[in-house]
Amino acid sequence: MSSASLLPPADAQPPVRHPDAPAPGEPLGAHYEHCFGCGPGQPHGLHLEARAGDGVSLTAEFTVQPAHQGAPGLAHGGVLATALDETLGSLNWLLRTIAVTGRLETDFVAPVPVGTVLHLEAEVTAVAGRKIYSRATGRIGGPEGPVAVRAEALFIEVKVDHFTEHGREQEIRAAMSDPDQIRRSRAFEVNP
Ligand SMILES: CCCCC/C=C\C/C=C\C/C=C\C/C=C\CCCC(=O)SCCNC(=O)CCNC(=O)[C@H](O)C(C)(C)COP(=O)(O)OP(=O)(O)OC[C@H]1O[C@@H](n2cnc3c(N)ncnc32)[C@H](O)[C@@H]1OP(=O)(O)O
Repeated sequence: MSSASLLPPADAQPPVRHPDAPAPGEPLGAHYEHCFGCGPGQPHGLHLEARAGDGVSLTAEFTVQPAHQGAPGLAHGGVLATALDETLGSLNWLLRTIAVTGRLETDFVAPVPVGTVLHLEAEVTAVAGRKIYSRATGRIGGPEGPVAVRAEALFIEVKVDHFTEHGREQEIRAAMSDPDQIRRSRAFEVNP
């Protein structure tokens, strides 16, 4: 049961896939080297890998590592919420919109053991002005396996200034000179 602020208003529109969005099946890659969700430069990060789907949808995979435990042998709930947040946030690349998580509601349906591959799927359901409504599901035992986690979210579109004003100078500078052109464009040119 989601809260009222996650229900799109009556004037919400269906999401529009950007014409330059990666083709279905194409990996999205990391948007930032040091992102805890997807960055290759975070030894204990999730290293989540997302692929574009049809429309404004995607799939992603995350393997639960020993560093991600809460209870012995089980994934920490906050880490699972991070996987959902990262998956949902990646949808914005298909819209070519810069947005941040405003609200994330998570249902933890079944425990997720260390070593498990979490198979995620997510879609944007509606857009209303700066507000982007989305939902995601994480399954275990295979892409068609039982649901372990579910989330609904509201992302809010922001200008790139959100990051340059609030982020730390040294990381911003490093990200701006990232030799990976796709990462640079995902961080800085998504909404030119
Ligand atoms: C230089 C380096 C750049 C690096 C850039 C990197 C990446 C960018 C590109 C691509 C990203 C790709 C993949 C990303 C994948 C995963 C990342 C995970 C995402 C995150 O992990 S991101 C971190 C956590 N996130 C935050 O750090 C947000 C902190 N927060 C704020 O910065 C403000 O809070 C903000 C901006 C959200 C809103 O502030 P604001 O002043 O702009 O707008 P305002 O408050 O007016 O809200 C406008 C309308 O949204 C409604 N609304 C707002 N908040 C709501 C809530 N919580 N619940 C229900 N409704 C809400 C209002 O009710 C109003 O609705 P209405 O228009 O109907 O009145």
